Formats: sequence, structure tokens, C-alpha cells
Amino acid sequence: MTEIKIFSPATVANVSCGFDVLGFCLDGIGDEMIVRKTPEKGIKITKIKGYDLPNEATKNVAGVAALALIEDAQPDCGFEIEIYKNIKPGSGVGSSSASASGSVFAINELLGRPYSKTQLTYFAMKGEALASGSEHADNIAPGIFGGFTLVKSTVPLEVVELPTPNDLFAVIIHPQIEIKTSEARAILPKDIPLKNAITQWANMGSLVHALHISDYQMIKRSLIDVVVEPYRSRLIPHYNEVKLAAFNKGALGCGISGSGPSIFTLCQGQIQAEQVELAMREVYSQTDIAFNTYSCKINTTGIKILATDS
Ligand SMILES: Nc1ncnc2c1ncn2[C@@H]1O[C@H](COP(=O)(O)OP(=O)(O)OP(=O)(O)O)[C@@H](O)[C@H]1O
Ligand SMILES: N[C@@H](CCO)C(=O)O
Repeated sequence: MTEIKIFSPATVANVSCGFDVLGFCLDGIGDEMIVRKTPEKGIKITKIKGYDLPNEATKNVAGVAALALIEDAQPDCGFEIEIYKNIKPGSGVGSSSASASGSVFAINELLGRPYSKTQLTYFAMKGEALASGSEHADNIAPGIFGGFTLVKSTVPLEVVELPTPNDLFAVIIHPQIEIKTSEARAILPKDIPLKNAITQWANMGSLVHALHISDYQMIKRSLIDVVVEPYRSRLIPHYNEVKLAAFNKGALGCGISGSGPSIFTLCQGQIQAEQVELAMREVYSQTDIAFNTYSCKINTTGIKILATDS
């Protein structure tokens, strides 16, 4: 195989109580990438469609992740990458991590799959660090593994795959303002009160348990963030109104997707998701802020191969 086309999905990081460690994968929204082997060694980004992003390999997260992989693999060829972006950079649904994960996933396939999903997560993390200024894998792991993932540690890297209850749907609303992850991280306090830490890790533990036993009401009681949301929600106009509207329609939870500005909700069933989506839309419809929404099932398979040349 010398060429591969893949779909790299959008993801939701943090999931309220799991800052920097929890994430899940969205269905139907993501970037496409074509990666092909070249006789010249190294990484070249030959095309970027959709958004204006650097095409120098060392300045694009897809290139940085790919360089980390080939530095380790030392293949006797190089790779060129085409990126067809659908996920707006800085939207909060893992735009940068979709590119970083997609490039290493595709190169791994072209090399005959020498690396595990955890090793791919490690290389992709190097790319993500370029975008956000920190090596975290909570967007990358769900893109590569699919479903819900827990990054137990980054050094050494350990990813835990969590189960996805069947009837779980996500709704995303994206107000069209840009929040850079690096800036949204800079406003967070370095230390947190012990009582908040206790609340947060209790919710995190019960959310993980609830996912295992498909207990939707326990999911609802666990999707609470007392650590990050109080600071970041101020960056998102009408955040509290959107949240109230979602809860009024029965949403299981509503929080900031990654570092924002997108807001996610988790719902039980498609009908509830549709009602929640309408209610969230209603809030921004009454403002002059442009927005878009979508709802989907949780994607349990992650990055998908769309085509290969053999
Ligand atoms: N291939 C790429 N795709 C997206 N962003 C990229 C890429 N290469 C470099 N970047 C840079 O990364 C930054 C966007 O990353 P950022 O982490 O802020 O957004 P995000 O990935 O959408 O957010 P989040 O991680 O919260 O979901 C922008 O400055 C952008 O120029
Ligand atoms: N956990 C990260 C996700 C965005 O990259 C954050 O919230 O800053």
C-alpha cells in the first residue's frame, strides 16, 4: 500500500469532571486526510483545504506528530500529507488532535502497522503539544481508540478504554468565537481547594462506573465540573443559559467541550437529543452570535480508513 485516505473524527475532551484525562469520540464530523509514501525521506504537507493553516511540517500538528513517528521508525521512505479540514481550529472539538492523530494513524497503516494504538497516541501527543502548549491526550485517545477513553497517565502513557452505553447521544453547539486552548489553559489556577478536588474525583469515579453499568441517572449525577468550568465558562457568552435550556429538556449533562467555545451535552436517546439541540439553538438564535449545532451517537470505532490503493 502506498496511499491511504482516512476520516479522523472530532472529539470532546474533559467531559466535565475529567479535565485532561477523559474524552469521547463524535460520529460523522471530522477531517479527511490522504497520506502517501514518497521516495524522498521526511514529511511534506502538500495540501490543506478548508482552513488557513501552516503547511510547514514543523508548524502543523499533523507534521509534528508524523515527524515524531518517523524519528522512531526510521522508514526508508518519506510521506506527503493532504489535509481536508472540516473541524474549525479553536472550536473545542479537537481540531488539532484530529490532524495529529490522523497523520500517525495513516502512516502506521502504510508501514504495515508496527505501532499499537497507545504508541500512536504518544506520537500524536507531540503534535497536540504544538497547538496547546501542553502534552495531553484527552482528545487524541478517543479519536484513535473510539468511544470513551481515560488517559490514566501520560508518563508513562497509559490509556484505558471505557464502555459506551448504547443509548447515549451527544449534542454540540459551537458559537462562532475562537478560544485558543493555550489561552484557556493560562487562566486556570495552579492549585485547587481540597474540597473541590474531592468533589471532582468522586464524580469522575462515579462517571466511569456509570459508563460500565449503563446507568444514565448516575451519568447525570456525575457530569459536574467544579474545577475548570467556573473559570472557562466566563469566556463563552450565554453559557449558563444554554446549560439551563439543555437541562430543562432533560439532558444528562452539559459542559464545555475541551477548552471551548463549543458546549456539549450528553443525552439518553435520539428524541431527547433532538429536543435539547433545539433548546440550545433557541438561546443563540436570540443573539447576534453565529453558531452551528449537531447531534450524533458516540463513535465507538474512532479513525476510519476510507480508501487505499491496494
Ligand atoms: N492541522 C492542524 N489543525 C488544526 N489546528 C492546527 C493544525 N496545525 C496547527 N494548528 C494550530 O493549532 C491551534 C488550534 O488548536 P487548539 O488546540 O487551540 O484548537 P482545537 O484543537 O480546536 O481545540 P480543543 O483541543 O480544545 O478541542 C491553532 O493555532 C492552529 O493554527
Ligand atoms: N484538556 C484540554 C483539552 C483541549 O485541548 C483542555 O481543556 O485544555
